[in-house]
Amino acid sequence: MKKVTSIKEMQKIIKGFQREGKSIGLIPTMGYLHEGHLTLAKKARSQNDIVVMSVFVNPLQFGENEDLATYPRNLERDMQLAAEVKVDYLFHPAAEEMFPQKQAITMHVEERTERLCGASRPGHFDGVVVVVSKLFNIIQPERAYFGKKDAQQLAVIDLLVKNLNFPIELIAVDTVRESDGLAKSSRNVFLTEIERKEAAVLFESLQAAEAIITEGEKNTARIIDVMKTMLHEKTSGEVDYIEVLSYPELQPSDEVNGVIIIALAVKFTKARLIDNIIITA
Ligand SMILES: Nc1ncnc2c1ncn2[C@@H]1O[C@H](COP(=O)(O)OP(=O)(O)OP(=O)(O)O)[C@@H](O)[C@H]1O
Ligand SMILES: CC(C)(CO)[C@@H](O)C(=O)[O-]
Ligand code: BAL
Repeated sequence: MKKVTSIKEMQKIIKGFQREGKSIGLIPTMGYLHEGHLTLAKKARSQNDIVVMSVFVNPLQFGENEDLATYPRNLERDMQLAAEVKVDYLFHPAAEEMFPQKQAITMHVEERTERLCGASRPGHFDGVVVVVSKLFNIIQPERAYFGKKDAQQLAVIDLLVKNLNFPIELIAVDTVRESDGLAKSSRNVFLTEIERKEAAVLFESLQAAEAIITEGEKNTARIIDVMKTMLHEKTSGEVDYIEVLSYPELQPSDEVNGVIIIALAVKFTKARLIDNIIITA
């Protein structure tokens, strides 16, 4: 596996593969790799001639009081793990390489961002679509791989691809979980021992919501109440949001019907965790 830090060099390499008619798969990440990222990479490996993984902690998608400075990083370990799943290129530009001057062009996503992380992290998805557009332009992949753990991100990038006509197939990959159900996330490393044990209730509350919907509950407020009670009883974390919305449109409704997302965000001492399930009600 080769590490590339220069955009120009990456573009030259990509051009060469395009001339040879090779298909390219891209896995955009912020690094500190875990089994979730590696599952995306394995899927990409099985579907493409060339696999590129980007590791870039994008400053544009962090709010002023968020964890940009402390976001976990370990490039040596990332390179080892990416090589093990046969990634061909690890694209790791410095922030100054991606954004050499103040970004003169901004993007704003009008739909699918009013709720969930779009509401609690204002400007987050505007920053995500800028960096993802840059990565799509540099790597020009045939396929790009994203995790369903970040389901709102997936819905927004789906809009990006359709609205800006990127000739890219989005591949959505199921959330990879720890044995107690906690979604794997780079930020899990910030949980205290007690918080880590409590954090299993995030997925348990999603499963409880699914169970009562399967038994016939349709009322959105009652579903949210059940989850809220469980989370209050079983964790010291502060609930940021619990929402039940249509997917991928992310619209609220008093009664659940059709394809829905049940999503939550919980703030622990040093980590804000998100999780969701997408089901048909
Ligand atoms: N548990 C997981 N299962 C499947 N995909 C995942 C999982 N965790 C992250 N991904 C996906 O990996 C890609 C890169 O995500 P990112 O580097 O932000 O990792 P992360 O673990 O989500 O970190 P964070 O702590 O920021 O939530 C995204 O498409 C994301 O949805
Ligand atoms: C897609 C992404 C790499 C853009 O910075 C990031 O939001 C992430 O890791 O999910
Ligand atoms: N995977 C989400 C990236 C972020 O939290 O900024």
